[in-house]
Amino acid sequence: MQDGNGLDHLAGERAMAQFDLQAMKVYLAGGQREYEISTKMAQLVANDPVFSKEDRVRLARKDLYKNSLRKAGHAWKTILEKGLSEVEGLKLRHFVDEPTYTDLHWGMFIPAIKGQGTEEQQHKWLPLAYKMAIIGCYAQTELGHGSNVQGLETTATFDPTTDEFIMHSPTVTSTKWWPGGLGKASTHALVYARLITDKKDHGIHAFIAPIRSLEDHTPLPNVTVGDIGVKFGNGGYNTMDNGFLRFDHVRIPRENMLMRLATVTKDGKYVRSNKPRQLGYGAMVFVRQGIVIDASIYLSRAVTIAVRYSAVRRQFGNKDEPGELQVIQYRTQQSRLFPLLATAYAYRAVGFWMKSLYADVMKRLNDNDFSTLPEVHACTAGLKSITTSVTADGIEECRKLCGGHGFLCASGLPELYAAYVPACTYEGDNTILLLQVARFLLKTLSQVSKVRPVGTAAYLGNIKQLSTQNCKVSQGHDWLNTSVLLEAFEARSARQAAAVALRLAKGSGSEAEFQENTPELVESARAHCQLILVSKFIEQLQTGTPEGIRKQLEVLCYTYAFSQLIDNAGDFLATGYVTGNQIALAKEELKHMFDKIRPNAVALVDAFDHTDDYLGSALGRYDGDVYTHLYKGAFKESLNDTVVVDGYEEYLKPVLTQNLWAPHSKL
Ligand SMILES: CCCCCCCCCCCCCCCCCCCCCCC/C=C/C(=O)SCCNC(=O)CCNC(=O)[C@H](O)C(C)(C)COP(=O)(O)OP(=O)(O)OC[C@H]1O[C@@H](n2cnc3c(N)ncnc32)[C@H](O)[C@@H]1OP(=O)(O)O
Ligand SMILES: Cc1cc2nc3c(=O)[nH]c(=O)nc-3n(C[C@H](O)[C@H](O)[C@H](O)COP(=O)(O)OP(=O)(O)OC[C@H]3O[C@@H](n4cnc5c(N)ncnc54)[C@H](O)[C@@H]3O)c2cc1C
Repeated sequence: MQDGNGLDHLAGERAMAQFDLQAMKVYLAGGQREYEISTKMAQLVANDPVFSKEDRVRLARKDLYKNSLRKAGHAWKTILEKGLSEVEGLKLRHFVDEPTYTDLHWGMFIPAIKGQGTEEQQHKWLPLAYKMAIIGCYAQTELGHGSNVQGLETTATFDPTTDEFIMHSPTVTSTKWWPGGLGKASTHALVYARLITDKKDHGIHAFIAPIRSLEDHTPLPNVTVGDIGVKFGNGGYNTMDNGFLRFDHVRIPRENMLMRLATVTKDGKYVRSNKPRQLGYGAMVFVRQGIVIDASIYLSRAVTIAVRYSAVRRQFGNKDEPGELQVIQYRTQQSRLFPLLATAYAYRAVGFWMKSLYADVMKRLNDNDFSTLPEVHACTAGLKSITTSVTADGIEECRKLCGGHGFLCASGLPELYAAYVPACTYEGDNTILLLQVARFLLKTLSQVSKVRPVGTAAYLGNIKQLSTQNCKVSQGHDWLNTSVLLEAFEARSARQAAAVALRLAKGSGSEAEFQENTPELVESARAHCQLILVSKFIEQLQTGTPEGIRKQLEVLCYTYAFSQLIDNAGDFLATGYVTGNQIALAKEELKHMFDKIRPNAVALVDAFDHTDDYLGSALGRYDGDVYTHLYKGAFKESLNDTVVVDGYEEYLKPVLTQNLWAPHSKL
């Protein structure tokens, strides 16, 4: 079958690129070794029929879940048989591309034991977990409480007569609800429960509770457990068995309480360690930092599909050029698409930085240095919030950028959205997390005269200067200076934070007043996070990016910063730091950036190096052969299994032949 468009267009697009594609691929992968591992694992998954994604959106839940179990089992077998390293295993999981119970086992159960278990406990549990002789989940959230961890109701009451804890779910709302892997796969749950000794409530602590038999996988006595039901979208997050769990006075040994932060002795004495209790939230910090780089990956997938398709798709034309125009030529398409492309690059850069931030805090914690924990918490919480919200909206925007065909599951975009959108809620609702950032900013500002802020909050040390000096841009190219841009983001953030802090300081300090100001607090937290994103992208650029890609990264960095400036123009203007004219100049500069991106757009998404198998999209195919594959794809639709549809005899034929309605009709 002939396709008049696709093949030629993408070849022509690629010929226009003005940068070293290979160097960009290596940069985005995080280095040569990572690039090679990534390529190897992508091929391994694409060539193994067990990992096929075909039909995922058409499978009924039971089949979808069973298939996901099959893939996870096969992945684990492959890892063992091929002796894959941890990095290779992680990459393999990445390309298999389905949320499943192993994510929670490796991503939360194990990190929580590492962070909160004593050495003895780690020796007991980790070897079992590493060889997957037990499967664990992270059972924190309950029906009644998710965000408010201190409000959890499950109890763990110590019984000194038997040296056991009695795990109990006293109310309906205390039912554990949501934990991934809990529903059907896990044998053990890391349960967050209220510790009670001698009738005293010591608040929330973590316990390892066996929930299913290691013999036959049946629930243990007095444990009620199952899957919570079908979730949003076809495929998507439905490969995961998010579960419910109730305990009816279930006894577990005292040693099953993770005791690095607090201990219960045999005679029932509660002893707190001198470590901050926030370390109990360590697994969440670990996952939140990883979510930022994941955001880049998800967004880059959607953007790859939308950019390639926009280069293939033609609509209308103009009298100056023969034929119809590629939709990527339209300024409106560019102004919606290119900032998202730049955002995916920005999040990659910031994700790399977050990795090092996390490694640094872990090193410090091992040396009992807790000084950077509040800042790291604010960074991970805030950036998790911003990047997931923008990415979820960005995927949806890419779907719209693909017009009608974006709405078909064959585009890959509906499933991508369904799989991604819960990231705005899990690991902390995005608004709740921004409020955490706001509290951090308020605290930092309240101490600014005594304690010099450090790290990402260091700019607040210059609050006086940032509050008084205004933007000096007088011509468009004045904006092409990273210091000028940075100062604009710093001034806007500092002023927004100071304004709300001042309002609160003038008040009575009541909770009601705090609540009244939460919209502004959230806005100031967002401003602070946008500053971090812009500044870390700039920082990455300035620290040794290879020559062959620096120029393109600069263009993307300016595109990202200008689009943030323009999207948030209201805030920038309200602080008084910039004028309307300066915003207008930035808008013009942004258009110049679009012109620079345009010839490189397809190559810039090629650099993400997503295989066709991984993208799973007829619109985003590497060869651009969109229409042939959309057409072929329709024949895989189960409704087309027969030429005459099942149901014709019972329901269609009577309508067509009985003509019951016509005699009385006035039509
Ligand atoms: C198919 C393939 C198969 C392959 C098979 C083989 C596999 C091999 C390898 C595979 C590997 C896979 C690995 C995958 C990797 C990872 C994947 C992860 C997957 C992610 C899935 C996600 C699932 C979702 C999980 C969850 O959602 S878990 C539940 C999360 N819940 C929340 O986030 C709750 C949000 N609420 C809170 O965080 C808190 O309650 C609160 C912060 C809002 C309030 O807390 P609290 O009331 O206690 O506190 P205060 O407000 O009083 O604050 C007290 C002070 O503490 C500070 N604080 C708060 N939080 C933290 C923190 N986290 N760290 C540090 N400090 C913190 C506050 O700032 C306060 O400080 P102050 O006193 O100075 O003001
Ligand atoms: C797909 C998925 C997987 C999950 N996996 C796990 C898991 O493995 N383990 C686990 O323990 N949990 C898991 N969760 C649960 C998840 O962590 C919680 O849903 C999340 O933390 C949000 O809590 P919530 O549901 O209680 O929301 P709520 O807090 O009830 O939020 C509802 C609304 O109220 C607002 N709100 C609440 N409190 C405030 C406030 N103080 N100020 C202003 N606004 C407020 C929120 O912003 C939101 O708009 C998962 C959830 C999902 C969707």
